Amino acid sequence: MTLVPVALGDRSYDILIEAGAIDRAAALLAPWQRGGRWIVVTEENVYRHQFGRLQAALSAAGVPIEPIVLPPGEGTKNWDILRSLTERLLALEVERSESIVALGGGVIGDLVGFAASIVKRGCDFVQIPTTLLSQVDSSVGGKTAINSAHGKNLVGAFHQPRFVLIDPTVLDTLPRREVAAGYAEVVKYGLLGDFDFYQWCETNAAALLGGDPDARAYAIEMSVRAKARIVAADERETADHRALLNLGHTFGHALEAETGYSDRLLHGEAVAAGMALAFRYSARRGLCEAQDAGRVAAHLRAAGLPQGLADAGVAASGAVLAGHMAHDKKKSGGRVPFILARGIGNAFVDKQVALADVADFLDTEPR
Ligand SMILES: NC(=O)c1ccc[n+]([C@@H]2O[C@H](COP(=O)([O-])OP(=O)(O)OC[C@H]3O[C@@H](n4cnc5c(N)ncnc54)[C@H](O)[C@@H]3O)[C@@H](O)[C@H]2O)c1
Ligand SMILES: O=C(O)C(=O)C[C@@H](O)[C@H](O)[C@H](O)COP(=O)(O)O
Ligand SMILES: [Zn+2]
Repeated sequence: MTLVPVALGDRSYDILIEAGAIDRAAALLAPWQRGGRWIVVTEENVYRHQFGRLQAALSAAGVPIEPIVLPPGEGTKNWDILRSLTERLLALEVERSESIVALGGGVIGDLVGFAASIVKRGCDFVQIPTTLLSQVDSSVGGKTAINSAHGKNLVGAFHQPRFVLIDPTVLDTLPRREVAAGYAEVVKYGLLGDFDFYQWCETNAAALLGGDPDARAYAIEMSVRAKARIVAADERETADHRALLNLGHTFGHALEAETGYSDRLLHGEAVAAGMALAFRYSARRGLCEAQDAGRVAAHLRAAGLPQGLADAGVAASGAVLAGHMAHDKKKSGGRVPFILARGIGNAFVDKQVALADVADFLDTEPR
């Protein structure tokens, strides 16, 4: 068992990583058991593949479960489902101290975390992430949100979970495409600040994508440790530090908007293309070597991930994509900061980027 602390004063919590942890959930979650029951929010695919394991573990301890099963997919992060979920939680007379369980990928974690942040002005919740992406990224750090007609994650709150239980064995039922999408956020940690880890990713990508337990456990632990460090240093993204976790996301969110938040392009896939674009744009600006940009693109392509607009299936013009970027929530003083790179493992926040220049650059990219 590995415990990674997220140091946030009175909002501190642990991330537990252990193969088979879900089967011991009754004991592991016991400190957060308050209401004499567990409200477990999940979605249909996770219900089919993994809910039974959690149910078996929790009911063996004699604590009843109140399941709430939502539709799967990015479209679930919307106002209508948020409203019905909050009404359902209120109908169940959820108490603030009664930790709601978010069992699922980033969609469930973001939605349930946001619902928990507003119901009764803030209820406790715990995360049991079931995708690689949610295990390495979204379950940690307390960013919660739904999407708006204006863009990705534009309505949300910072609301930290009380505990994160990561069981890598739940990934055994995850489709290969989803594993690759999660891998994009793993590579992100190397690209933004850890060249050695980036090299480890290049060497071990095939093993990790193939489900090798050792590679998987190492990637999860390294990712979670990196994220916990960054979040502890800059919880609310006010110090140009947490913003580094947005590497590839300003481009990526525009691609997601353009593809309608559909399974045409998964979040991790959009981030992969976005990171390759961020490196190519950095090279065009003379900030990093073109060779680095090429190396990143080749790595992502070999992992089965898109590395540009053509792979992402996006034909929109630079101006249209820049129009999406203008809604980025990091925008300040009319400028959208971009996470660019001086090299692999050396990302930084550039607040002087002109969107028109990004649009010009995107127009040079193959469609
Ligand atoms: N809050 C954050 O810090 C943060 C970080 C990264 C991403 N995100 C958000 O996370 C979301 C993407 O998360 P995701 O990639 O986990 O997507 P997801 O939650 O949609 O899950 C991906 C797919 O896998 C299925 N699934 C989940 N677990 C499974 C399992 N164990 N076995 C079989 N199928 C399973 C789901 O039904 C879905 O079809 C995006 O909305 C993104 O914006 C948030
Ligand atoms: O935790 C963070 O901070 C991140 O930026 C992680 C990202 O992978 C994630 O997609 C996040 O939701 C993007 O943040 P947003 O503030 O741009 O919505
Ligand atoms: Zn992301």
